[in-house]
Amino acid sequence: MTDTTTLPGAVRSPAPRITGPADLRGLSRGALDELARELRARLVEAVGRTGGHLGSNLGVVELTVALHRVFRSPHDRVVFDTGHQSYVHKMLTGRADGFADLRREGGLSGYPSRAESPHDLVENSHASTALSYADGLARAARLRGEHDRHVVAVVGDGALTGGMAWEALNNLGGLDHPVVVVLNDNGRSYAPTAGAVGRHLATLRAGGGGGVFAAFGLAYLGPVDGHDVARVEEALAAAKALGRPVVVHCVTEKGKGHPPAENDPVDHLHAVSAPSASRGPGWTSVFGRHLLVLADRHPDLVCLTAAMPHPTGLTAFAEAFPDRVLDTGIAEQHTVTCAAGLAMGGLRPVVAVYSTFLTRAADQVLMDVALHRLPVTFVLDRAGVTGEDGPSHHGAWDLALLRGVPGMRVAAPRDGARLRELLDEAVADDGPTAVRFPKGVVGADVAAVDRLGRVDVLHRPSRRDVLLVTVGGLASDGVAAAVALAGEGIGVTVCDPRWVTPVDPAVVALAAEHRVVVCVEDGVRGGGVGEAVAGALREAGLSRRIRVLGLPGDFLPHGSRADILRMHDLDAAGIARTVARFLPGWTS
Ligand SMILES: Cc1ncc(C[n+]2csc(CCOP(=O)(O)OP(=O)(O)O)c2C)c(N)n1
Ligand SMILES: CC(=O)[C@@H](O)[C@H](O)COP(=O)(O)O
Ligand SMILES: [Mg+2]
Repeated sequence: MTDTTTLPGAVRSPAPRITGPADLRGLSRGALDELARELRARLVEAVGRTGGHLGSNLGVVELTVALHRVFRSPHDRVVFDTGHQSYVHKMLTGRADGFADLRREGGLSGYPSRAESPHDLVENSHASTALSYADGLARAARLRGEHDRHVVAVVGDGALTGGMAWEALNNLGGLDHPVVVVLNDNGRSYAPTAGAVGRHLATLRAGGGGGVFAAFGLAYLGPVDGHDVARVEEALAAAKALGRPVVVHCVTEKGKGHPPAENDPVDHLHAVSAPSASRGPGWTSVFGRHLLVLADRHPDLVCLTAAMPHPTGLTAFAEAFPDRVLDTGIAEQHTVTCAAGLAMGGLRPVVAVYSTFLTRAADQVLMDVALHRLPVTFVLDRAGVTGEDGPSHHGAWDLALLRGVPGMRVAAPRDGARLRELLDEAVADDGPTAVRFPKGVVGADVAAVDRLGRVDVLHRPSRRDVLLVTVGGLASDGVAAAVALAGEGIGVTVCDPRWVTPVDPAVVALAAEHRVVVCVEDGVRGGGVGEAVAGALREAGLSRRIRVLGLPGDFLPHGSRADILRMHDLDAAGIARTVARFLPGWTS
């Protein structure tokens, strides 16, 4: 074993070939320091090209090296909470070469992936789950007589603000199975970690003993300098020997070793975009700007976020109205029911959340907001295919989830003008509403040629062969498809319901004028808008063939949003192909 470190495919100084954790165990202190430098250089270089989670991974370099020197993955189970900080783990488990294609179609996932490695267990990128997995894994090892198998959960301070983490701690306390909780405490989610958890950890960092963890019956080791491999190794080895649940409190810095990240005031470069990412006004910025208009119009309007004020567009609102915004931590269930309380108290809450994270608060939406018919507006960013973040980040289920919520009205704006218009209508509504829009740049406004009730007609040829119902931002592709089909003699009327569920009677009236109906939505086909339209036609006694174009009821891998939409015929060409094939007796 040479006494220097080379990651496979390295373009920098030589280093040992790290093909797996075993290669770490013979390294000297000097070689470990060089390896840490090499890992950081690779993170900055690779993530700078592909985009991804930079700050979080820079903060766990030494912690991950130490972890893989003390524990024997994959025999010992290592779970990363949220998983966005698993790049170093991937580099140390033989995948350093793959970072050229990180988060690209067919390339490395930005989260653990069971298909990539036996070292990877949890693929879900939703926070605060690791301790629950660890509880289950430890009990399974015990029941299976696997007494030499250790379970390690790497949990961020932000993830510890999620309710699930405390449900798990309630079960881990008093357990006599070997569970090592590596608390990666960098004091931040995106922003500094909100609430009592953040404050409590600050006292522990100052040397305040085991605190709540000890009170719950877990052993506590720390605080430990999370950037000192030797110190972390020492603590992990002691924790491993304890044989019962123990928290190793590692104090780290998000973005460590890369000044642009260390000094970034917003979120220490938590996630960075690829240089190739499209530029231009995004949906989020249109929302964030219009929120200021709404704030003046509705003095009772307040905003809530689950630890994501900046990514969800609340920054300007929070600066202008600091006492009208609440960052609950990564606690969507609490966020939603707190919003219900705010509404019961006479205010008008706007809950700004990524579509994919709303599923965590499904019961709260249904039984705390809708049951009481409260005026809460859910603004669902990253709805539909998100792209590079992969299967647990696509906002594919919000339309299907909300369609079944009694009294919930769901809007899907097709462009910036409609986003502003629909936000106005949603916030003015005295019942629960949701406004959903995708990730990325918002396209040019798509003008209507007519409006029937609340439904916009975007294209209306003389022939009435097909009614094409487009949901949200897919409208422009729908119009492009209709124009292309006109050239083949097919008359396609395009309508944008704006309020997509419940189904507007004007959609049924339009369907009655056409031979067939096609519905296009950036969400799962089953149970979404298309199904709602089919049900509305049936209830109206209108027998029309209907084809629903949407996402398959499956977990979609990572890739670019445009590529994934194209793959599922949700671009103009795919829509045109689908419509032409669906028209009875038509052979193009
Ligand atoms: C349920 C849920 N809500 C929100 C997010 C978005 N999110 C991803 S990472 C993150 C911050 C995590 O902070 P922490 O656990 O401290 O990890 P760090 O990035 O600091 O290492 C958030 C809010 C998520 N992944 N899951
Ligand atoms: C891990 C996590 O959930 C977030 O960091 C998410 O990856 C950010 O997504 P955007 O980059 O679309 O804001
Ligand atoms: Mg953190």
